[in-house]
Amino acid sequence: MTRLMADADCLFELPAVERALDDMATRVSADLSERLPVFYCVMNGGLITTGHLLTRLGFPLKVDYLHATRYRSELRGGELFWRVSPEVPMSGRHVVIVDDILDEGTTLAAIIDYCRRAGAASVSSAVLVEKQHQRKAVPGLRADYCGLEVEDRYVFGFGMDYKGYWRNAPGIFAPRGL
Ligand SMILES: O=P(O)(O)OC[C@H]1O[C@H](OP(=O)(O)OP(=O)(O)O)[C@H](O)[C@@H]1O
Ligand SMILES: Nc1nc2[nH]cnc2c(=O)[nH]1
Repeated sequence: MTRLMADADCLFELPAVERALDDMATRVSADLSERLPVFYCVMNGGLITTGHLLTRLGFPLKVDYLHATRYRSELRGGELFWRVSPEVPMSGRHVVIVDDILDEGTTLAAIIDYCRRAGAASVSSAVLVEKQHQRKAVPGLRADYCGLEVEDRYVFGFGMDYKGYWRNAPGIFAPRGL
């Protein structure tokens, strides 16, 4: 794993990630600062993006988390498995789902569906990274607030893992050759 990191391609260094988060925060604030929104972090990957995004927001909000996973340390996604459902009620609230990456979008689409069924007044999504390809679960699916676009490679860092490791990597990386 040490070698993997040393050999990895850096797609975005930390300053670029910070700028993307600043920009996301500006857009989220413009839309939601008067709405007492509730932010739901999608664990595990969304942890770091949620922390960095929320500390840039200067208005009252609530935070909760949910845990839905379909990769589980694998490089290919499987069936979505809900490990933890959210606790803070969504009914009548302006909900923002925060995650690290929108790849095929199966995870985000299922979570948005869950929030709508739970009676959220509005549901929006914020992801640090969107992967560019034509395999979206729902054609044309995009996050409402996206920080960076990445090419169609398996990426890690800033919350995203490589086989369970390197969520702590300070930037966005791709293993060489993958
Ligand atoms: O757009 P998709 O193809 O559905 O993939 C995106 C999801 O995959 C990752 O989660 P993962 O299932 O790996 O769980 P984790 O957050 O615990 O790493 C990531 O954090 C997103 O939630
Ligand atoms: N770490 C990581 N998780 C993902 N989940 C969906 N796509 C990816 C990816 O490229 N990297």
